[in-house]
Order: sequence, then C-alpha cells, then structure tokens
Amino acid sequence: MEKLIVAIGADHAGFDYKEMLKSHLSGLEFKDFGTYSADSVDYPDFAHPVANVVETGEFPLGILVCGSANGVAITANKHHGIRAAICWSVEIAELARLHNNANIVCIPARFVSEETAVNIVQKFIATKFEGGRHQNRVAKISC
Ligand SMILES: O=C(CO)[C@H](O)[C@H](O)[C@H](O)COP(=O)(O)O
Repeated sequence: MEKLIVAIGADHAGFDYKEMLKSHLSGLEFKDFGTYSADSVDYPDFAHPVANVVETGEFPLGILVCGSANGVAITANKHHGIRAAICWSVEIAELARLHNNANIVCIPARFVSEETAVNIVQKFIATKFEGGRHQNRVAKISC
C-alpha cells in the first residue's frame, strides 16, 4: 500500500515531539515544514506553510505541534477550508475526524505524553469523516 504523506510542522515547543512523531509513525511519510531545532521561533511561521499545503489539496492532512496547540490551531484556522482541531486525547482525535472532518491535528506537546501524541496521530489518520448529519454542519462552518 502506498504511504500516506502528511505535512508536519512545529514551533520550538513542539520540535522534540515532531521529531519523535516522525520516527515512531511507521506507515506514514512526512514532509517536514520545520522548525528544525529547539531554538525559539514564532509558531505562525510554521503553521501557515502546513495550512497552505492542506488548503491547496497538495496534502490531505496535516500535523501541527506547539506548547498548548492554541497558537498553531488559531493560525491554521485562518485558512479557508482548514479545520484544525486541538486534540489532547485519542477520543477527541477520533471525534475531530468523525464529526468535524478535521484536516489538521494540533497537539499540545507540553500537556500530553509522547505515547498519547503518537496514539492521537494514529487515530486521527486512521479515522474517516462520518458524513450524514455532520455533513451540513461542516458545510456551514465556512463563511
Ligand atoms: O502558541 C502557543 C500558545 O498559544 C504555544 O504554546 C507556544 O508554543 C508557546 O507560546 C511558546 O512559549 P515560549 O514561552 O516562547 O516557549
């Protein structure tokens, strides 16, 4: 089976988790949009590039990591067609796909364990949008 290529990015607070996710998630390939060290940076510089390539359809899904996940989620959600969900548990990640058709998972590296972060991403990638009653709701998000 062809490997799914996912866009991934982080600020300095998410850098270690980004590297860990890349090495722990077999079956996925990543295009890494940075940051590339733990030096302090500004999260929009990495959230916008990931959101851009998901917005254009070049990548089906994205992963963003920062300290709380708020900064990257707020930034990514400025993009048309982006539904970036802050996920702190596997159940939330599953619901973000099933009900919200989220296309970027935002992980709060300072508030979840590495193991939970891996499980969140695996569930997010593996879960499909449920459609049905959620279809109209998701369609109404865009303004
Ligand atoms: O954007 C954030 C909060 O909304 C992220 O959590 C950042 O990673 C965080 O603000 C970085 O904080 P730092 O004190 O500059 O390391």
